[in-house]
Amino acid sequence: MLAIETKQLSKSFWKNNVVKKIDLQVEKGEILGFLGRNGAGKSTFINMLTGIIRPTSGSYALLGKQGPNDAIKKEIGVMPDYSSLYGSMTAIKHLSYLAAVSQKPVTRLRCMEVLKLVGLEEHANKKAAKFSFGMKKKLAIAQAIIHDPQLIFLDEPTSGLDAESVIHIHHLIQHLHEQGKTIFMTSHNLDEVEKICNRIAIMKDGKIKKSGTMDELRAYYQSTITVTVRHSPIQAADKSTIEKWLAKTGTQLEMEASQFTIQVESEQKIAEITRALGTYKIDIYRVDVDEPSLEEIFLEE
Ligand SMILES: Nc1ncnc2c1ncn2[C@@H]1O[C@H](COP(=O)(O)OP(=O)(O)OP(=O)(O)O)[C@@H](O)[C@H]1O
Repeated sequence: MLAIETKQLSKSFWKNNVVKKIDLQVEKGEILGFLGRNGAGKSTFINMLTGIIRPTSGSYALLGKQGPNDAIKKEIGVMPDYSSLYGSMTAIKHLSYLAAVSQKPVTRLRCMEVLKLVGLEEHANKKAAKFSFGMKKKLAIAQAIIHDPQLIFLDEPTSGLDAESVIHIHHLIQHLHEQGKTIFMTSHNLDEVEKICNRIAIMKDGKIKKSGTMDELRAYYQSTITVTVRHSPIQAADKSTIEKWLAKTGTQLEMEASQFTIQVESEQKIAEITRALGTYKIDIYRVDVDEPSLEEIFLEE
């Protein structure tokens, strides 16, 4: 089942076409990383899905229901802008208030459970005005998940957090994923997206330039994998045959006495190489793989 499906979804502000006929599908249970440079149109796209602004044209469905639709609101969690928190309200009050607005009232126990999930359990009764930036951010994440929604939109969930909090939030996202929730998250941290997202969509100038898994993106951008293999000595009689075979299997081959480096186009080739060395009774001590990062792929766009 699709958690999100947009068809030709578009938004213009006056004559400025900010989101241009986007067709995007997100499967239920996926963590989608939504990337794009500043001004690419990400927030505008998300704001249409979360019902904050109306599309100029096109359509979208969330969890199988056409939007905008009040009935799906309770199944959707949106991380509010941290600046929209009420200074005089405690953390726990924020959560019970927001859950009531989402038409899914929650118990105090549930509020405490969620505050624990985001690492704020010790600050449940503290007013938001006394919160640091990172604490506000965590409270905003708590607000997105308090009513146990199926589809969760997280806008830059970890930006500005300290390293320990980032790890904590990554675990939380993984935990939500294991519960079968769909997560649509934006981030400017490409390492983070590469690490925790199942699929990635790259937006540029109001269009989705490419979407897919990391492997699909690598294949699309025809990026190669650099492999370094450390091995036992090669028999002098086999050396030339092996070298010729490797040169056909990949590119940029550099051979030394006990290791070689080669560029290959897929993981399958790595398996072929290790199998082939085995037939010559060569032991493999170590295989180091250097794949292009999402950052390198992103910068190609
Ligand atoms: N309400 C609005 N009225 C007019 N123009 C707008 C409005 N909202 C967004 N825009 C314009 O749409 C473009 C895309 O903005 P948007 O905030 O969607 O980008 P973004 O990808 O989320 O950027 P960032 O990563 O900086 O948050 C920008 O040029 C912005 O000025």
